[in-house]
Amino acid sequence: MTQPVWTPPHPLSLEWKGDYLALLDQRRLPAEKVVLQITTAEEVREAIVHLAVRGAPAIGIAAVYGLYLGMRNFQDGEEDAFWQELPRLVDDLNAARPTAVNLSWALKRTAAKVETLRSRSVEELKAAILAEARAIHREDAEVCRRIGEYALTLLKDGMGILTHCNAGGLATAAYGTALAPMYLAHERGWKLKVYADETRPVLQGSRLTAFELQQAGLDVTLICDNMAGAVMKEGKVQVVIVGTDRVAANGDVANKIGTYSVAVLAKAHGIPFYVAAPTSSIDLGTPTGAEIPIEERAAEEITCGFGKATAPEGVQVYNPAFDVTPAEYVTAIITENGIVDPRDKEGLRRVVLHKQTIAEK
Ligand SMILES: CSC[C@@H](O)[C@@H](O)C(=O)COP(=O)(O)O
Repeated sequence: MTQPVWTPPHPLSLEWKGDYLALLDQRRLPAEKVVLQITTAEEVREAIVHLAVRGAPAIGIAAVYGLYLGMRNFQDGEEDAFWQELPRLVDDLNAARPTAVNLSWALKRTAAKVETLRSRSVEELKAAILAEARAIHREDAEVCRRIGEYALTLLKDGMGILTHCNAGGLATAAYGTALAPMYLAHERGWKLKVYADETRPVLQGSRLTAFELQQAGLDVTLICDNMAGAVMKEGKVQVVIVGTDRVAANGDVANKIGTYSVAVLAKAHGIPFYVAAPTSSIDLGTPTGAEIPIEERAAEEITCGFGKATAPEGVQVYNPAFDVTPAEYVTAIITENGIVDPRDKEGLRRVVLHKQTIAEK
Protein backbone atom coordinates (compact mmCIF):
# COMPACT_ATOMS: atom_id res chain seq x y z
CA MET A 1 0.00 0.00 0.00
CA THR A 2 1.38 3.38 -0.96
CA GLN A 3 -0.42 5.59 1.56
CA PRO A 4 -0.99 5.22 5.28
CA VAL A 5 -4.58 4.16 5.78
CA TRP A 6 -6.81 6.50 7.69
CA THR A 7 -8.04 5.29 11.04
CA PRO A 8 -11.69 6.26 11.42
CA PRO A 9 -12.90 7.75 14.68
CA HIS A 10 -15.37 4.89 15.04
CA PRO A 11 -14.91 1.09 14.82
CA LEU A 12 -14.13 -0.21 11.33
CA SER A 13 -17.10 -1.59 9.39
CA LEU A 14 -15.32 -4.94 9.08
CA GLU A 15 -12.13 -6.52 10.40
CA TRP A 16 -10.70 -9.99 9.85
CA LYS A 17 -9.65 -11.33 13.25
CA GLY A 18 -7.73 -14.45 12.24
CA ASP A 19 -10.57 -16.91 12.71
CA TYR A 20 -13.70 -14.76 12.58
CA LEU A 21 -15.08 -11.66 10.89
CA ALA A 22 -15.79 -8.71 13.19
CA LEU A 23 -18.71 -6.73 11.76
CA LEU A 24 -19.83 -3.44 13.22
CA ASP A 25 -23.61 -3.84 13.39
CA GLN A 26 -24.75 -0.81 11.41
CA ARG A 27 -28.39 -1.35 12.42
CA ARG A 28 -27.52 -0.32 15.97
CA LEU A 29 -25.74 2.93 15.07
CA PRO A 30 -25.57 5.63 16.24
CA ALA A 31 -26.98 4.56 19.60
CA GLU A 32 -24.74 1.56 20.20
CA LYS A 33 -21.43 0.30 18.85
CA VAL A 34 -22.01 -3.44 18.74
CA VAL A 35 -19.44 -5.64 17.00
CA LEU A 36 -20.72 -9.02 15.76
CA GLN A 37 -18.37 -12.03 15.78
CA ILE A 38 -19.24 -13.82 12.55
CA THR A 39 -18.04 -17.39 12.15
CA THR A 40 -20.20 -18.90 9.37
CA ALA A 41 -21.20 -18.15 5.79
CA GLU A 42 -24.86 -18.25 6.81
CA GLU A 43 -24.25 -15.50 9.38
CA VAL A 44 -22.53 -13.37 6.73
CA ARG A 45 -25.49 -13.83 4.37
CA GLU A 46 -27.93 -12.87 7.14
CA ALA A 47 -25.83 -9.82 8.05
CA ILE A 48 -25.95 -8.65 4.42
CA VAL A 49 -29.69 -9.31 3.98
CA HIS A 50 -30.61 -7.52 7.22
CA LEU A 51 -28.19 -4.58 6.72
CA ALA A 52 -25.86 -5.25 9.65
CA VAL A 53 -23.26 -4.67 6.95
CA ARG A 54 -24.31 -2.53 4.00
CA GLY A 55 -22.85 -0.29 1.32
CA ALA A 56 -21.70 -1.75 -2.00
CA PRO A 57 -17.97 -2.27 -1.35
CA ALA A 58 -18.48 -3.49 2.24
CA ILE A 59 -20.96 -6.21 1.27
CA GLY A 60 -18.55 -7.47 -1.41
CA ILE A 61 -15.72 -7.72 1.10
CA ALA A 62 -17.95 -9.39 3.73
CA ALA A 63 -19.25 -11.92 1.18
CA VAL A 64 -15.76 -13.14 0.29
CA TYR A 65 -14.86 -13.62 3.95
CA GLY A 66 -18.19 -15.49 4.13
CA LEU A 67 -17.03 -17.72 1.29
CA TYR A 68 -13.91 -18.58 3.27
CA LEU A 69 -15.91 -19.22 6.45
CA GLY A 70 -18.23 -21.53 4.52
CA MET A 71 -15.38 -23.52 2.96
CA ARG A 72 -12.91 -23.66 5.82
CA ASN A 73 -14.06 -26.96 7.30
CA PHE A 74 -13.21 -28.95 4.17
CA GLN A 75 -10.08 -31.10 4.59
CA ASP A 76 -7.43 -32.41 2.22
CA GLY A 77 -8.88 -35.41 0.39
CA GLU A 78 -12.32 -33.78 0.12
CA GLU A 79 -11.56 -32.05 -3.20
CA ASP A 80 -14.70 -33.32 -4.96
CA ALA A 81 -16.98 -32.05 -2.21
CA PHE A 82 -15.05 -28.77 -2.10
CA TRP A 83 -15.52 -28.15 -5.83
CA GLN A 84 -19.21 -29.05 -5.58
CA GLU A 85 -19.86 -26.69 -2.69
CA LEU A 86 -17.89 -23.67 -3.95
CA PRO A 87 -20.26 -22.55 -6.78
CA ARG A 88 -23.32 -23.29 -4.64
CA LEU A 89 -22.04 -21.05 -1.86
CA VAL A 90 -20.99 -18.32 -4.31
CA ASP A 91 -24.56 -18.28 -5.68
CA ASP A 92 -26.07 -18.32 -2.20
CA LEU A 93 -24.00 -15.35 -0.99
CA ASN A 94 -24.52 -13.51 -4.26
CA ALA A 95 -28.30 -13.77 -3.84
CA ALA A 96 -28.22 -11.85 -0.54
CA ARG A 97 -28.75 -8.48 -2.28
CA PRO A 98 -29.27 -7.88 -6.02
CA THR A 99 -28.40 -4.26 -6.84
CA ALA A 100 -24.79 -3.64 -5.76
CA VAL A 101 -22.60 -5.28 -8.39
CA ASN A 102 -19.62 -5.26 -6.00
CA LEU A 103 -21.11 -8.34 -4.34
CA SER A 104 -20.92 -10.49 -7.47
CA TRP A 105 -17.69 -8.78 -8.58
CA ALA A 106 -15.89 -9.81 -5.38
CA LEU A 107 -17.28 -13.34 -5.38
CA LYS A 108 -16.55 -13.89 -9.09
CA ARG A 109 -13.03 -12.52 -8.73
CA THR A 110 -12.34 -14.92 -5.87
CA ALA A 111 -13.92 -17.94 -7.56
CA ALA A 112 -11.89 -17.22 -10.73
CA LYS A 113 -8.68 -17.04 -8.69
CA VAL A 114 -9.40 -20.37 -6.99
CA GLU A 115 -10.28 -21.91 -10.35
CA THR A 116 -6.71 -21.23 -11.54
CA LEU A 117 -5.53 -23.56 -8.72
CA ARG A 118 -7.67 -26.57 -9.72
CA SER A 119 -4.98 -29.17 -9.10
CA ARG A 120 -4.06 -27.93 -5.60
CA SER A 121 -4.94 -29.41 -2.21
CA VAL A 122 -7.98 -28.25 -0.25
CA GLU A 123 -5.69 -26.52 2.27
CA GLU A 124 -4.10 -24.49 -0.52
CA LEU A 125 -7.49 -23.64 -2.04
CA LYS A 126 -8.84 -22.42 1.30
CA ALA A 127 -5.72 -20.32 1.82
CA ALA A 128 -6.25 -18.80 -1.63
CA ILE A 129 -9.83 -17.78 -0.79
CA LEU A 130 -8.71 -16.08 2.41
CA ALA A 131 -5.80 -14.37 0.65
CA GLU A 132 -8.17 -13.00 -2.00
CA ALA A 133 -10.61 -11.74 0.64
CA ARG A 134 -7.76 -9.95 2.40
CA ALA A 135 -6.50 -8.49 -0.88
CA ILE A 136 -9.95 -7.16 -1.86
CA HIS A 137 -10.33 -5.70 1.63
CA ARG A 138 -6.89 -4.01 1.54
CA GLU A 139 -7.31 -2.74 -2.00
CA ASP A 140 -10.67 -1.15 -1.19
CA ALA A 141 -9.07 1.24 1.30
CA GLU A 142 -6.49 2.25 -1.29
CA VAL A 143 -9.14 2.59 -4.03
CA CYS A 144 -11.25 4.84 -1.79
CA ARG A 145 -8.28 7.05 -0.98
CA ARG A 146 -7.55 7.45 -4.69
CA ILE A 147 -11.20 8.32 -5.40
CA GLY A 148 -10.90 10.93 -2.65
CA GLU A 149 -7.78 12.46 -4.22
CA TYR A 150 -9.44 12.75 -7.64
CA ALA A 151 -12.65 14.12 -6.13
CA LEU A 152 -10.71 16.74 -4.20
CA THR A 153 -9.58 18.30 -7.49
CA LEU A 154 -13.26 19.18 -8.13
CA LEU A 155 -13.80 20.84 -4.74
CA LYS A 156 -12.76 24.13 -3.15
CA ASP A 157 -12.22 25.13 0.45
CA GLY A 158 -15.43 26.56 1.94
CA MET A 159 -17.87 24.72 -0.36
CA GLY A 160 -21.27 23.39 0.70
CA ILE A 161 -21.66 19.71 -0.29
CA LEU A 162 -24.81 17.64 -0.22
CA THR A 163 -24.68 13.85 -0.01
CA HIS A 164 -27.36 11.16 0.09
CA CYS A 165 -27.33 7.83 1.95
CA ASN A 166 -23.99 6.65 3.36
CA ALA A 167 -21.03 6.19 1.05
CA GLY A 168 -18.53 6.65 3.84
CA GLY A 169 -16.03 4.66 5.85
CA LEU A 170 -18.89 2.51 7.13
CA ALA A 171 -19.83 1.44 3.59
CA THR A 172 -16.27 0.50 2.63
CA ALA A 173 -12.96 -0.69 4.10
CA ALA A 174 -11.96 2.91 4.91
CA TYR A 175 -12.64 6.54 3.84
CA GLY A 176 -15.71 5.74 1.79
CA THR A 177 -16.26 6.84 -1.79
CA ALA A 178 -18.42 10.00 -1.72
CA LEU A 179 -17.12 10.91 1.74
CA ALA A 180 -13.44 10.24 0.93
CA PRO A 181 -12.75 13.77 -0.42
CA MET A 182 -14.43 15.25 2.66
CA TYR A 183 -12.06 13.35 4.96
CA LEU A 184 -9.04 14.29 2.84
CA ALA A 185 -10.13 17.95 2.79
CA HIS A 186 -10.54 17.85 6.55
CA GLU A 187 -7.03 16.34 6.97
CA ARG A 188 -5.73 19.32 4.94
CA GLY A 189 -7.50 21.88 7.11
CA TRP A 190 -10.20 22.83 4.59
CA LYS A 191 -13.55 23.97 5.93
CA LEU A 192 -16.35 22.24 4.04
CA LYS A 193 -20.00 22.36 5.05
CA VAL A 194 -21.66 19.01 4.46
CA TYR A 195 -25.43 18.55 4.23
CA ALA A 196 -26.45 14.93 4.88
CA ASP A 197 -29.86 13.84 3.59
CA GLU A 198 -31.60 11.77 6.24
CA THR A 199 -32.32 9.05 3.61
CA ARG A 200 -35.70 7.47 4.22
CA PRO A 201 -36.71 4.81 5.01
CA VAL A 202 -33.83 3.33 7.04
CA LEU A 203 -31.93 6.56 7.62
CA GLN A 204 -28.41 5.73 6.47
CA GLY A 205 -27.86 9.49 6.12
CA SER A 206 -28.72 10.44 9.67
CA ARG A 207 -27.71 7.26 11.48
CA LEU A 208 -24.46 6.67 9.59
CA THR A 209 -23.26 9.65 7.49
CA ALA A 210 -24.04 12.34 10.07
CA PHE A 211 -22.59 10.03 12.73
CA GLU A 212 -19.29 9.26 11.03
CA LEU A 213 -18.68 12.83 9.83
CA GLN A 214 -19.51 14.26 13.25
CA GLN A 215 -17.23 11.74 14.99
CA ALA A 216 -14.41 12.82 12.66
CA GLY A 217 -14.98 16.49 13.52
CA LEU A 218 -16.38 17.62 10.16
CA ASP A 219 -19.02 20.33 9.85
CA VAL A 220 -22.14 18.27 9.06
CA THR A 221 -25.77 19.39 9.03
CA LEU A 222 -28.58 16.86 8.88
CA ILE A 223 -31.61 17.60 6.69
CA CYS A 224 -34.74 15.62 5.87
CA ASP A 225 -34.80 14.31 2.30
CA ASN A 226 -37.59 16.71 1.32
CA MET A 227 -35.44 19.72 2.30
CA ALA A 228 -32.75 19.19 -0.36
CA GLY A 229 -34.43 21.45 -2.93
CA ALA A 230 -34.93 24.30 -0.47
CA VAL A 231 -31.33 24.07 0.74
CA MET A 232 -30.11 24.24 -2.87
CA LYS A 233 -32.39 27.21 -3.61
CA GLU A 234 -30.99 29.03 -0.59
CA GLY A 235 -27.52 28.75 -2.18
CA LYS A 236 -26.09 26.57 0.57
CA VAL A 237 -24.94 23.77 -1.76
CA GLN A 238 -22.30 24.15 -4.46
CA VAL A 239 -21.82 20.47 -5.26
CA VAL A 240 -23.53 17.08 -4.75
CA ILE A 241 -21.49 13.89 -4.32
CA VAL A 242 -23.06 10.46 -3.89
CA GLY A 243 -21.91 6.86 -4.08
CA THR A 244 -23.33 4.12 -6.27
CA ASP A 245 -24.29 0.46 -6.24
CA ARG A 246 -23.91 -0.07 -9.96
CA VAL A 247 -23.07 2.01 -13.02
CA ALA A 248 -24.39 0.58 -16.30
CA ALA A 249 -22.32 0.62 -19.52
CA ASN A 250 -24.25 3.70 -20.75
CA GLY A 251 -23.40 5.65 -17.58
CA ASP A 252 -26.78 5.32 -15.83
CA VAL A 253 -26.25 5.13 -12.07
CA ALA A 254 -28.13 3.07 -9.48
CA ASN A 255 -27.91 4.32 -5.91
CA LYS A 256 -30.04 4.59 -2.78
CA ILE A 257 -33.66 5.54 -3.41
CA GLY A 258 -33.95 9.33 -3.54
CA THR A 259 -30.70 9.86 -5.44
CA TYR A 260 -32.57 10.46 -8.70
CA SER A 261 -34.65 13.25 -7.09
CA VAL A 262 -31.46 14.87 -5.79
CA ALA A 263 -29.90 14.69 -9.28
CA VAL A 264 -32.95 16.34 -10.86
CA LEU A 265 -32.90 19.07 -8.21
CA ALA A 266 -29.17 19.61 -8.74
CA LYS A 267 -29.68 20.02 -12.49
CA ALA A 268 -32.55 22.47 -11.92
CA HIS A 269 -30.26 24.58 -9.72
CA GLY A 270 -27.18 24.33 -11.97
CA ILE A 271 -25.25 22.39 -9.31
CA PRO A 272 -22.75 19.70 -10.41
CA PHE A 273 -23.81 16.18 -9.48
CA TYR A 274 -20.87 13.79 -9.02
CA VAL A 275 -20.92 10.03 -8.48
CA ALA A 276 -17.96 8.49 -6.65
CA ALA A 277 -17.55 4.92 -7.91
CA PRO A 278 -14.84 2.32 -7.51
CA THR A 279 -14.41 0.60 -10.88
CA SER A 280 -15.73 -2.55 -9.19
CA SER A 281 -19.13 -0.76 -9.26
CA ILE A 282 -19.01 -0.22 -13.04
CA ASP A 283 -20.81 -3.07 -14.76
CA LEU A 284 -20.02 -3.07 -18.46
CA GLY A 285 -22.14 -6.21 -18.78
CA THR A 286 -25.34 -4.30 -17.98
CA PRO A 287 -26.15 -2.14 -21.02
CA THR A 288 -28.40 0.50 -19.40
CA GLY A 289 -29.95 1.42 -16.08
CA ALA A 290 -33.19 -0.30 -17.13
CA GLU A 291 -31.46 -3.68 -16.78
CA ILE A 292 -30.12 -3.03 -13.25
CA PRO A 293 -32.03 -5.21 -10.78
CA ILE A 294 -33.62 -3.01 -8.14
CA GLU A 295 -34.09 -4.55 -4.71
CA GLU A 296 -37.51 -4.18 -3.10
CA ARG A 297 -37.50 -4.37 0.67
CA ALA A 298 -40.12 -5.13 3.31
CA ALA A 299 -43.07 -2.74 3.67
CA GLU A 300 -42.36 -2.53 7.42
CA GLU A 301 -39.30 -0.37 6.73
CA ILE A 302 -41.82 2.34 5.80
CA THR A 303 -44.89 1.51 7.86
CA CYS A 304 -43.17 0.57 11.09
CA GLY A 305 -39.64 1.94 10.91
CA PHE A 306 -37.68 1.51 14.12
CA GLY A 307 -40.60 -0.15 15.86
CA LYS A 308 -43.20 2.64 15.60
CA ALA A 309 -46.33 2.34 13.44
CA THR A 310 -46.39 5.31 11.06
CA ALA A 311 -49.03 4.13 8.59
CA PRO A 312 -52.46 2.50 8.77
CA GLU A 313 -52.35 -1.26 9.07
CA GLY A 314 -52.75 -3.05 5.73
CA VAL A 315 -51.94 -0.01 3.55
CA GLN A 316 -50.31 -0.80 0.19
CA VAL A 317 -46.62 0.04 0.12
CA TYR A 318 -44.00 0.27 -2.62
CA ASN A 319 -40.45 0.15 -1.24
CA PRO A 320 -37.69 0.00 -3.86
CA ALA A 321 -34.34 0.39 -2.07
CA PHE A 322 -32.60 2.00 -5.05
CA ASP A 323 -33.33 4.17 -8.06
CA VAL A 324 -31.57 4.85 -11.35
CA THR A 325 -30.27 8.28 -12.30
CA PRO A 326 -29.90 8.63 -16.08
CA ALA A 327 -26.37 9.48 -17.24
CA GLU A 328 -27.51 12.90 -18.53
CA TYR A 329 -27.98 14.08 -14.92
CA VAL A 330 -24.49 12.99 -13.85
CA THR A 331 -21.76 15.61 -14.30
CA ALA A 332 -18.94 13.10 -13.86
CA ILE A 333 -18.07 9.74 -12.35
CA ILE A 334 -15.05 9.81 -10.06
CA THR A 335 -13.12 6.52 -9.98
CA GLU A 336 -9.79 5.41 -8.55
CA ASN A 337 -8.44 5.56 -12.10
CA GLY A 338 -9.63 9.06 -12.94
CA ILE A 339 -12.68 11.20 -13.61
CA VAL A 340 -14.91 10.29 -16.51
CA ASP A 341 -18.00 11.68 -18.27
CA PRO A 342 -20.70 8.98 -17.82
CA ARG A 343 -21.87 9.49 -21.42
CA ASP A 344 -18.38 8.66 -22.68
CA LYS A 345 -18.78 4.88 -23.11
CA GLU A 346 -15.16 4.46 -24.19
CA GLY A 347 -13.99 6.50 -21.19
CA LEU A 348 -15.93 4.22 -18.83
CA ARG A 349 -14.41 1.18 -20.48
CA ARG A 350 -10.93 2.71 -20.22
CA VAL A 351 -11.12 3.31 -16.45
CA VAL A 352 -12.35 -0.24 -15.87
CA LEU A 353 -9.72 -1.89 -18.07
CA HIS A 354 -6.99 0.22 -16.46
CA LYS A 355 -7.99 -1.39 -13.16
CA GLN A 356 -7.66 -4.86 -14.64
CA THR A 357 -4.21 -4.00 -15.94
CA ILE A 358 -3.13 -3.02 -12.43
CA ALA A 359 -4.70 -6.17 -10.92
CA GLU A 360 -2.81 -8.43 -13.35
CA LYS A 361 0.61 -7.01 -12.44
C1 LIG B 1 -19.86 3.40 -1.13
S1 LIG B 1 -21.43 2.84 -0.81
C2 LIG B 1 -22.41 3.23 -2.25
C3 LIG B 1 -23.81 2.72 -2.14
O1 LIG B 1 -23.80 1.38 -1.80
C4 LIG B 1 -24.63 3.52 -1.12
O2 LIG B 1 -24.75 4.84 -1.56
C5 LIG B 1 -25.98 2.89 -0.96
O3 LIG B 1 -26.89 3.14 -1.72
C6 LIG B 1 -26.09 1.87 0.10
O4 LIG B 1 -27.38 1.31 0.22
P1 LIG B 1 -27.63 0.28 1.42
O5 LIG B 1 -29.03 -0.19 1.20
O6 LIG B 1 -27.44 1.03 2.69
O7 LIG B 1 -26.61 -0.83 1.24
